[in-house]
Amino acid sequence: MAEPMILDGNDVSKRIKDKLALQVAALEQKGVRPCLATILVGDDPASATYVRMKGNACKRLGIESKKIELPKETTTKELLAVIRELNNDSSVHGILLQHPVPSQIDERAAFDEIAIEKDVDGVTTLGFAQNAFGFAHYPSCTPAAILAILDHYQLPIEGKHAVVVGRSPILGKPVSQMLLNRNATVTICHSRTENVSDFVEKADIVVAAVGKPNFIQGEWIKSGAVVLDAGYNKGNIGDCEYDGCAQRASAITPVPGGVGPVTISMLLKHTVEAAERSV
Ligand SMILES: Nc1nc(=O)c2c([nH]1)NC[C@@H]1CN(c3ccc(C(=O)N[C@@H](CCC(=O)O)C(=O)O)cc3)C=[N+]21
Repeated sequence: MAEPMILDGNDVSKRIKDKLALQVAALEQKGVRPCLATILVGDDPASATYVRMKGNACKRLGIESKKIELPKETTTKELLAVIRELNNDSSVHGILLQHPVPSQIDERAAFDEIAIEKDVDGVTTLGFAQNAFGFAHYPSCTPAAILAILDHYQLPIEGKHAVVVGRSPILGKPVSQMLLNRNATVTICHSRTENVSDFVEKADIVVAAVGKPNFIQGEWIKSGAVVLDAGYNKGNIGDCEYDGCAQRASAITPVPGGVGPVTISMLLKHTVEAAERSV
């Protein structure tokens, strides 16, 4: 097999941000500065790093970032109160609650407290349902990034067999729905699936959203398949065994430099769009 096309997330991300800079400038003319509130509960260092990256990306584009850090003992009730306050703050256009939250918190209740017009991360039940129907303003960011990469490289989706490995509420499930809405035939594999490789072997498009380093083996990949690795394991290791998968794939996202940077750009894009809708 020839060398695969490397799907360059840094490049896709840069193009998205270049467009956004113009939108931010236009908003400034109207006296509006987009603002994203990020909420980090607890002191998980990896989560803190991601939230910091999101804040920095905002600043570079002229988007305000309002950082809220809460102690790891925070109760659901306290977190809901913080979210409600942000919902009522007209200077805030988007709210991101970093997942995962400590186990004593009802994460679903917290996500669902976010006002739909500020749910730029696509985590609410309503946002999820809108995404399933195909008319969400703000689909969740990693799924949106995966679709943006496929579209940027004009990789066909319609009629293709997409196998999504993982079914989490902000990644595997919503990306499955988005691929289905684009007329892919979608198979979802998960932790209880017997013989995951039997399914991956049939895939034209593989989306890895498992959270296990190097889980998807090169031998599982059908020759010419497109591989999107949304894994973000410790040490910047993806869910796909890269070298093996790259030998068979026609196109593949690296980790780092693939889905991750585009995820952040999607968050910025949704925040700018939320600010635009607020005027
Ligand atoms: N409510 C919520 N929404 C999220 O979107 C969300 C979340 N919670 N929790 C955690 C995951 C993870 N995530 C990443 C975003 C960017 C990179 C990223 O840009 N990674 C760089 C490398 C990062 C580095 O250099 O350390 C890359 O892949 O090139 C990775 C992971 C968003 N998440």
